[in-house]
Amino acid sequence: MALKDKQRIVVAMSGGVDSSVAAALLKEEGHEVIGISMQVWDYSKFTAPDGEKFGTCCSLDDIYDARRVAEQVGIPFYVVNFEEEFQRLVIDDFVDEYFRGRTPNPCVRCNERIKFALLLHKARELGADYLATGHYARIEGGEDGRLHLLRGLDPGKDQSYFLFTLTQEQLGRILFPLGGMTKPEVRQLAARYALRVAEKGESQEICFVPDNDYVRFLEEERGAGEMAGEIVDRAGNVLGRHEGTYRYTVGQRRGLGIAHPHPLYVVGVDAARRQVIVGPKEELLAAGLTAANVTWIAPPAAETVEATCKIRYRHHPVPCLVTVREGGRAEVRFREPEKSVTPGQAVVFYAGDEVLGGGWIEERR
Ligand SMILES: Nc1ncnc2c1ncn2[C@@H]1O[C@H](COP(=O)(O)OP(=O)(O)OP(=O)(O)O)[C@@H](O)[C@H]1O
Repeated sequence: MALKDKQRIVVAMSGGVDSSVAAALLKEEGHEVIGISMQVWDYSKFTAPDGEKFGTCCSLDDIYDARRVAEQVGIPFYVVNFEEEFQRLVIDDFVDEYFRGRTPNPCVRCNERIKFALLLHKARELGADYLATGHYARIEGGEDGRLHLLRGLDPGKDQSYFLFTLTQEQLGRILFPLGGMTKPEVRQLAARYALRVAEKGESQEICFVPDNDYVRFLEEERGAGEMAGEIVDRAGNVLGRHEGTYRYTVGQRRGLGIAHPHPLYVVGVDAARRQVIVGPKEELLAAGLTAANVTWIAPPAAETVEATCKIRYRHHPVPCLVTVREGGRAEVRFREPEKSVTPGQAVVFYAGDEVLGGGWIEERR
């Protein structure tokens, strides 16, 4: 990192290894570091399948860990309560999207609407020059005078996909101290600093669904039963019934409960008709997609540009042509047909290691 002078930096501390190491590194570099944890979700609302309350575990334990790490590192520590905002801006969107027949990405929403909006604002109120997080991504200044967002150096941990909504103004206020490191290096540093969280495991996929059972989460939020309906093929033949469209995601094979000579996959979800559409593997392939709410970190120089794109987080970027349309829309054409284009997921455009921009998948083409 190339910060010359001593800066005031707020570190977003989740209680995990990554943000703990980020805080320790910045402190060691001599900056004035302040730790903040966001309380975004109250697990005591959550009932486990056996009726047990999750109670004191998870989010409160994480905040406890963050506080103890802050003490260890020797920095002041605060907790901000964003529960109401997180419910409104992340969870309600997550639930709505599933009930619209789409598969949402709450981590992008949280970055866009909570971490790099409300928390960044809070950091500014505290007089901080920067907000640092433990994300694996890099920000670099270019010769064009703009800031560029690059993949994290560790290909297994790169989180740039979740950050495509960042603006120039936000990028100028953010630090990703771990962007140039690998996870094993970060773990070694945690051990060297003797951080109490050095051995802590990876965080779960969706922070507000502690047992990863998102179906049960949705049903607790909105109730079950209403979205039940038919399982059909593309020709409209009824092959079976399902208990709720939100239980299905494009590309899914399990849980269909249909006896059929060939494996069947979910190829579409029509929430208005309460139908889950299934077909053989070939029907998963799409030549392209349309995207809405597209934003650019590196604005394209022409109406159509070559890029690679990721259509979900765990996707290897594939070559494509992106055509910019009016109203923040874009059309994407893959060089080779691509499997499981899923409405509601983010499509993120890259040039090599650089994030050009991204948007939200509307439909396959
Ligand atoms: N509840 C929280 N309060 C403050 N900051 C948070 C919180 N949750 C996540 N962050 C910040 O966002 C970053 C990325 O979050 P993510 O949930 O992907 O965690 P992670 O990659 O497992 O990192 P960590 O090991 O720090 O938990 C974290 O490193 C941290 O800086």
